[in-house]
Amino acid sequence: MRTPWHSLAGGMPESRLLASVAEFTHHRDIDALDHSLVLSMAELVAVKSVTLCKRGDTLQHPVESLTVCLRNSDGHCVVEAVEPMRDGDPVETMVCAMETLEVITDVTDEGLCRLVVPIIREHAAIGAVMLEAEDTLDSVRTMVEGFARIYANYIALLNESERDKLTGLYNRRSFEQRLQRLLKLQRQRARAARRDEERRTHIEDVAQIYLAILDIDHFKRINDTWGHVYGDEVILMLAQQMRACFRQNDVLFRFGGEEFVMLIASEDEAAAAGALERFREHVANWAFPQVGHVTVSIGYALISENDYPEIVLDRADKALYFAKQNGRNSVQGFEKLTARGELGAPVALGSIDLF
Ligand SMILES: Nc1nc2c(ncn2[C@@H]2O[C@H](COP(=O)(O)OP(=O)(O)OP(=O)(O)O)[C@@H](O)[C@H]2O)c(=O)[nH]1
Repeated sequence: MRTPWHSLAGGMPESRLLASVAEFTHHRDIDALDHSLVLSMAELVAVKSVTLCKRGDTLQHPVESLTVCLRNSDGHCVVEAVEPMRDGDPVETMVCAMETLEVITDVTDEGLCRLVVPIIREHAAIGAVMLEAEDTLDSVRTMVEGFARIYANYIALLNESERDKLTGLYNRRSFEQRLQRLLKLQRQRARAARRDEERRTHIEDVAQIYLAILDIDHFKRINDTWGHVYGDEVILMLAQQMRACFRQNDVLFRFGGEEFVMLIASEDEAAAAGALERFREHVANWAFPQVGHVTVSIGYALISENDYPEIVLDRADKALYFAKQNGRNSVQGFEKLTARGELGAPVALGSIDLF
């Protein structure tokens, strides 16, 4: 174990600080980056703990995740991902720093000195980092603020590599990771709902996730008639409409060409189908510049945490294919089609190759 810098006399060697920055920005995966950030800071400063809080997406869920690095009595640092709790002083203080965009310094009920720095990106907080120590943390405030800025820039770069260049939606490469994050969030919310009877009634806490594939109808005709530039314009405007029509919690991807994938959290199938149907109708009524009216076909299927994503993609694709074969401009659900006997026998695992 390295001796924390904060306990050393005479200041921090620059080489050590640079080594820490190089270490945590070496990661290409956001969870590994979070882990490395709290560990690097705990190794640099004589703290009891370092906590990284990531902002949630709604008022009911102000915190998406908490990564904590605790120093044991033997001086070793241990990192763990903690379930984000709604209540509790440390979480409230971090939420306060995220809301006010101000650094907070105070003393906890246990007499520990606390420093909370918001992590800011484009004038909004994407998270906060909190240090707790026996001694004052005033001398490391500038360094922690610097770490928060580097972290924010680095997260922006990682996020950019997950985006489709034309539409700004997530790209196919990021699908698996985004899906796992959404399923993890669902699990946390379900656990929180079970713990708190009152929250159990909240729609988002008991949501299921549906995977939908959307494909523009007769897109080749659009390209052939108006040219690729107008084709691209239709793709771009459709993506903008998707952003405007679906909830902020829903995750939208452009998988390539004129194919989009959506992860929709809804309380039941009727609600998911309703949201998709409203979007289909919205597109059908929308006049695209020059090109005029365009329609879309959508296939969807339920996805739960034990499902293989490729299998569910294939189910949604089968429902989409059914829509294409039956007049286009419609929304079809795999489970409903299967129950009605409209599709063939279920696909065995390993018999398909989507990637
Ligand atoms: N403008 C533009 N066209 C694309 C892009 N990617 C794929 N395409 C075109 O999209 C068309 C897709 O055509 P098809 O797969 O035959 O499907 P479709 O004409 O939409 O017909 P259906 O899906 O059966 O309704 C092809 O002509 C591709 O060249 C892109 O990024 N931009």
